[in-house]
Amino acid sequence: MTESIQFWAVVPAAGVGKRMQSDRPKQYLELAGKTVIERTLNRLLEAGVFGAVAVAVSTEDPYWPELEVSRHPSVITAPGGKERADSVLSALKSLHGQADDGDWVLVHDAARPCITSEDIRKLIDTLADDPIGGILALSSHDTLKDVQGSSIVGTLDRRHIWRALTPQMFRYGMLKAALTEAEGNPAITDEASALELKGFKPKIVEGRADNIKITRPEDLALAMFYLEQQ
Ligand SMILES: Nc1ccn([C@@H]2O[C@H](COP(=O)(O)OP(=O)(O)OP(=O)(O)O)[C@@H](O)[C@H]2O)c(=O)n1
Ligand SMILES: C[C@](O)(CO)[C@H](O)COP(=O)(O)O
Repeated sequence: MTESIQFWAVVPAAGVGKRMQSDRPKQYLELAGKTVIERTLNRLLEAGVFGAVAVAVSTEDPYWPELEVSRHPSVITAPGGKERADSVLSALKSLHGQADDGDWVLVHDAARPCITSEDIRKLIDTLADDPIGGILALSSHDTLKDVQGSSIVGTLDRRHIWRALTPQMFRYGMLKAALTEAEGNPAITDEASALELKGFKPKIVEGRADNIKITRPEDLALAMFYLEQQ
C-alpha cells in the first residue's frame, strides 16, 4: 500500500425511515441516550483512520444542525438525494479537492450504529492492496427459499448467497465514476452493485452479525442489546 493513500468515510443519512414508522427519521431516534446517527458517527470517528467523515442529510432536516457532532471538525455535511445512491454520490462530491482518485472511501449507513472498530480494521486490512475493493457481508445460517407468490419454487444454494452489510470500501475515483454512470438506476442499492454493473467483482469480507441495519421498530431493542454486549 502506498503511504500517501488516505481513507475517507461517507455516511448516507438522508432517508426518511418509512419502514420504521416513527415520528422522525430513524437516524434521529434515541438509542441508549444518544441518537442513532451520533452512535454511528462516534464509532467511525473513534476508529481514528478517516481524513474526514462526509455525511449526506436531507436539506430539510431540522434534527442534524441540533447535534453537536454536525460541527465536529472532521465532519462534512452534504445535501442528501432522492435515493441512497444519490446521497452517497453527493457526499463523495463534497470530498472533491481533498480526496484523490486512488484514496479509499468506506461508505457506511447511518442506520448501522453497532459497527465496531474491529470490523472497520478487518475490512481495511483485508482489502488495502486490492485493486477494486469490497464489502462486509454475512453468510446465511438459514436454508434460503425461492418464492413466487406464497409458494416455494426452489431452494437456493446458500454457499453462493451473502447478505451485504456496510462499510463498503472502494477507491474514490472508481466509486464516483460508477455511481455517476448508474444515476437513476433503481437496482443500485449499495456501492458494490454500481461496481458490479461496470463488470468488476468486489470482494466480500465476513463481518459481525451484530452490525445490523435499524430498519423496523423491533431493531432498536436489538441494537440496544448489541451495544450493551460490545
Ligand atoms: N435518499 C436516501 C435514502 C436512504 N439514505 C440512507 O441510506 C441508509 C440505508 O437506507 P435504509 O435503511 O433503506 O433507510 P431509509 O431509506 O431511511 O428507510 P426506508 O427504506 O424504510 O424508508 C440509511 O442510513 C438512510 O438514511 C440516504 O442517505 N438517502
Ligand atoms: C447498503 C445496504 O445497507 C446493504 O445491506 C442496503 O442495501 C441499503 O438498504 P436498503 O434497505 O436496500 O435500502
